[in-house]
Amino acid sequence: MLLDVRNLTITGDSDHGPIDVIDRVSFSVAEGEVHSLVGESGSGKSLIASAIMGFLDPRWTVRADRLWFDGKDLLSMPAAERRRIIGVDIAMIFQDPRSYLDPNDTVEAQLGEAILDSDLSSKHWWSRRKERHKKVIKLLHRVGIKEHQAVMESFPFELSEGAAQKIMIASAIAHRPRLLIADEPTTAMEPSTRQQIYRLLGRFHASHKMSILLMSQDMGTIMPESERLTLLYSGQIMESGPAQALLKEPFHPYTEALTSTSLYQQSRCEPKTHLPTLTGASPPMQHLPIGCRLGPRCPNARRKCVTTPQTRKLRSHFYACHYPLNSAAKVQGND
Ligand SMILES: Nc1ncnc2c1ncn2[C@@H]1O[C@H](COP(=O)(O)OP(=O)(O)OP(=O)(O)O)[C@@H](O)[C@H]1O
Repeated sequence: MLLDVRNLTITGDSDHGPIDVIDRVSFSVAEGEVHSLVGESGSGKSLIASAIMGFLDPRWTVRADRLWFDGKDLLSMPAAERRRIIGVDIAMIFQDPRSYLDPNDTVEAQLGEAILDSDLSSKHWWSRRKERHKKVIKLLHRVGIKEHQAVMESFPFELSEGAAQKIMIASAIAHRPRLLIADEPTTAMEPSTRQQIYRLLGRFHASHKMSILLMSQDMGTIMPESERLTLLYSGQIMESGPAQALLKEPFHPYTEALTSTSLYQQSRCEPKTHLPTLTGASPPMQHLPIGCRLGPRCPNARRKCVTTPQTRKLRSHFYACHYPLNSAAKVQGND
């Protein structure tokens, strides 16, 4: 496994004492795989991404049985080695690219910085400068920007949101990372821009075998290349498995609700079909329910749901529910 996360727990402070906002989350990303982590706003996707990247500020406590990248433990390795892995092998793109690009530097300066010295073959500084300039142009072409001159001279605030996201992707792929973490990279984008960005990521995934961990708020905005899906609710994993199987036959009521309400599914339904939706909103960190955190919103919840369900495995499909939907899972779930 390229990324192996086992029982990741992220604890924050509240007026009522410490709270495990992320509660024993496990998932993995294989080499060359696209894995989508789907959960409503506030489910903890950004906290998980930041914990992997080592970006969380010290008021959060991160514990895990495993937080491994390529067999190496990110939590216990020396800071310098972690920085090297984050700088070279793992890259991240964010929801609002303009706020992560440096407002005071041109695109050329920022992309030039993203190119590693070790990727330049020229010896002298003047020829290295030329080589870097050529590499920036090549990077822009690779992310589909043909008008390279105008864009290179631009500052981030002069770019459209789609163009800014392409620059962020160009910067992330400059040193060919093995894993790209994409935290809701197309939220708030027009559907046509979203498709362009996903096509771009899909191309890099296919041509460089780059693994992608994509964070998304709903099933309607996951990459079509997603091989595995993990459903996260209020810091707990509800279900995880091969995308096709999980979409066809979800075991968890949360997956069913998110799947049915996605635009993709709706477009395939007969008019006036009943869609299972979840009423209410996910709870704030200070008011997390005990047991299965979905309980208060779950259409299938019963008394037993105040205890946390064990994670069960059926083939390569994992789910945490006392009352799963699928008949094979039901047999297993009867504890
Ligand atoms: N800086 C912070 N201070 C206090 N609480 C925070 C902070 N960042 C996150 N949280 C809390 O942690 C929980 C998870 O938040 P997180 O931002 O990781 O969710 P998310 O799934 O990424 O949401 P979104 O899709 O809206 O970005 C939420 O309850 C949120 O209120």
